[in-house]
Amino acid sequence: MPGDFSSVETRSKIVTLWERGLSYSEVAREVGHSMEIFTIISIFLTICAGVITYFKYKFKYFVRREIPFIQPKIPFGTMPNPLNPERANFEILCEQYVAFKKAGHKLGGIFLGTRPGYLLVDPDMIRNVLSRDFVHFQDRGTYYDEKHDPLSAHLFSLEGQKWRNLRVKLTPTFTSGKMKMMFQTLLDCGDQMMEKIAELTDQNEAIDSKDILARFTTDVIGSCAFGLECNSFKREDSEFRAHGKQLFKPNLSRKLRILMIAFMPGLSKKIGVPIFERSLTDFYLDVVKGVVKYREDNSIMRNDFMQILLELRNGKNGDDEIGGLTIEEMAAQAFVFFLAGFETSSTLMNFCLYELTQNEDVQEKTRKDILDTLKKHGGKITYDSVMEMKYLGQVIDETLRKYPPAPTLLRKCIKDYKVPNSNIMIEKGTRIMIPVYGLHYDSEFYPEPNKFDPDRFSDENKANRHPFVYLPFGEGPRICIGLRFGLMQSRVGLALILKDFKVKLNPKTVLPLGQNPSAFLLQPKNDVFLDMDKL
Ligand code: HEM
Repeated sequence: MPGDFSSVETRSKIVTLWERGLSYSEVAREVGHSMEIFTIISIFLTICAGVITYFKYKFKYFVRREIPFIQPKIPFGTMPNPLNPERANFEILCEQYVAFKKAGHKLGGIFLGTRPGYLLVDPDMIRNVLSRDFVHFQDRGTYYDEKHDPLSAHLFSLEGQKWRNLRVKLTPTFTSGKMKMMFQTLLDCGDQMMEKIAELTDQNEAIDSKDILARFTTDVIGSCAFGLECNSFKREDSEFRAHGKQLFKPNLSRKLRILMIAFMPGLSKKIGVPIFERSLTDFYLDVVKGVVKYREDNSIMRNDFMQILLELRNGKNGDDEIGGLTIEEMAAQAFVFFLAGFETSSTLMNFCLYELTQNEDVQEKTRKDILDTLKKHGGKITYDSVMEMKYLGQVIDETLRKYPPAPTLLRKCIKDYKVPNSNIMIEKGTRIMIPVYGLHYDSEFYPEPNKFDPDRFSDENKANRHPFVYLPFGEGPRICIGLRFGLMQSRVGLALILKDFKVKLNPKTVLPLGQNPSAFLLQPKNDVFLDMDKL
């Protein structure tokens, strides 16, 4: 304690100070000061010891249950440092998948910070979690906060009955009939992309592949989900493109918020920590409010997602356990369609074009498939013609194998679950991770996994593989709701480019492409630049 004169050290220090001629108050201040520092250091060391003991206790979770696990480290467990990751999380999970598999385990323990989780290895076990025993694993466990951050309460994050009700209501949005209705919008956006490509090739400029493709998907989803013409090609400073880019470029403050959410989800919800910056969410909320008002005031109907959301808002679609959607709930769904829809599909097309530059024979075969199919349809790109392009479909499937935009699937156990044929009990609240990337690169299922080989997806080869070792869209009742739409827009984008242009890699591209370790989705570290030669 400051001012405690009973210890020998303090008394001898006082004597020394006196001898140096310091006054009473100066001596007292000196002694008090050093004691304060001592006290602070003691408290600090006690807290550190407490924290270390807490981590050590938590990290014994799997030891207590005699379940194999990856050795965790303080403070992030078996995950990389989210503020400055050297490697992407999915790459680490892939290594852990290999390690568990080699040791003959069907699943193994990992730690998300101090929280224990299971990494699934066995495809049958994956099928159980995603599909057969789904009632135990219905939620993803991703953070959302309806009260303070209404846009976070979307289909991807919602849980329990709320998710079920909304999923049932939104499913009819993505039928092939609805896709066909939106097809013309897609073609219009495609025409603008082709005009831009023609302009750049006329000027002999290298094409920033991801940028062009992301403008195309921004226009498509912006138009279908928000009912707006985003004009990403005509206006370099398109607000939709700029905000879309920002969504996928986390700054330090977002990373810190995500860290806080990961470690203290309860407190974060209580004090209202948002994932995305308020300015970003306000932008999308305002857009939806504006569009709804405009359509209602002018009695406008369009063939798009927004129209379906409007019908849900007015309670037209159903028996209504959740009632009609509020404007915030509508905005959250439009937002997630945009968030989940534009980056995934443009990333897929970007990787696909890159692979086609590296495999010219595959590029030629894909073009032949496109041109032959178009010939049968009077040269027209229609819903039916693009869906008929079989080899193009295989090329897309193989791209999604090598580069699954969402390389890890997440589930949360919501009801204690006994793993069949074992004495492992997965407790309610435990997180489950499915290493999609690890499965897609497992040579047992995909020999020579680094080779780009669309023949892996011939009908025969597909039928001979376990259905749960290919999961680019997830599986089970929580499978990607936009699967058809994502595939449709990717087929259109690729068919438009490949029917008219031969694509080659521009030397500006830095190889190997690498992986961006801090990206939310699987993304290359380096940009892909293309030369396109008119055919
Ligand atoms: C190539 C394109 C796409 C890929 C690779 C992709 C991938 C995925 C994956 C892996 C999931 C998680 C599935 C699971 O946990 O089992 C998912 C969920 C979801 N996706 Fe997609 N997606 C794509 C396009 C789209 C599009 C275009 C939309 C909307 C227009 C969309 C909307 C959603 C939504 C709302 C969910 C959450 C579904 C739920 O929890 O009920 N996705 N997507």
